[in-house]
Amino acid sequence: MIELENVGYSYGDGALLSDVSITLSPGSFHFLTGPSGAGKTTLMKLCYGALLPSSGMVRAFGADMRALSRDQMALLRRRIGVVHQDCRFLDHLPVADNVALPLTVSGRDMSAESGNLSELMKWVGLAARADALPPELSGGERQRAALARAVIMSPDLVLADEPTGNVDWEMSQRLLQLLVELNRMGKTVLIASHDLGLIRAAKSQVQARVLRISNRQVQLAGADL
Ligand SMILES: Nc1ncnc2c1ncn2[C@@H]1O[C@H](COP(=O)(O)OP(=O)(O)OP(=O)(O)O)[C@@H](O)[C@H]1O
Repeated sequence: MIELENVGYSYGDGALLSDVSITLSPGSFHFLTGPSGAGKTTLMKLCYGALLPSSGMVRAFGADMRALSRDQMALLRRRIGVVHQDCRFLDHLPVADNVALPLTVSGRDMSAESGNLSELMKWVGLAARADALPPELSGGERQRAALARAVIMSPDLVLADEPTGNVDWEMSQRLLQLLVELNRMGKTVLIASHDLGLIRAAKSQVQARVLRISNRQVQLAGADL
């Protein structure tokens, strides 16, 4: 589904990632961990084409990302749902409209999609908050709205960057549960997190692999994590 082959990345002054080779197979569940600043967000951006590698190759759904036209990249991105670390809502739009934004932008018939939208709002437990504005939401509500928006186009792959940052343990378990459910529906999931408690909790629910960034490289962590 996503393959990184000997990928290197630099923002300009020295390599941040070097010789990274990983594969996210269809239906897999991965965590990406490592210290702050190690390059987790950067690696995620490489997975969805927001950044192109400085060296090596990123293949998404069989296509070399560098060889894609703008339109092809846009089509490919619809197959990838991203939960950004900072959620990024349009604060003047109600939550349901923010969640529906990928549908609106891609020109879908909203009257045909309204059933899906309300199902999704229910699934993340935000049906009663549909008309609220993003600044009125709690941290956990924001993260659940961001997850709903990431999956509204039914992507094959879900990338979640610190989806449980700034929420308590109970809410992080709830968010984890939603991500596990998505994986059980067949979606490939990659979660960037430095929350080892969350990773351990996930391992009792799903066959999760843990990738760790250290010294510019990415390695599969052992079972001892
Ligand atoms: N656009 C950018 N231009 C220059 N440097 C950047 C840019 N984005 C990130 N960096 C730097 O690259 C390094 C890795 O950043 P990144 O956000 O990928 O790390 P991270 O592991 O996700 O960190 P955190 O856990 O704190 O979110 C950091 O030193 C950061 O300052």
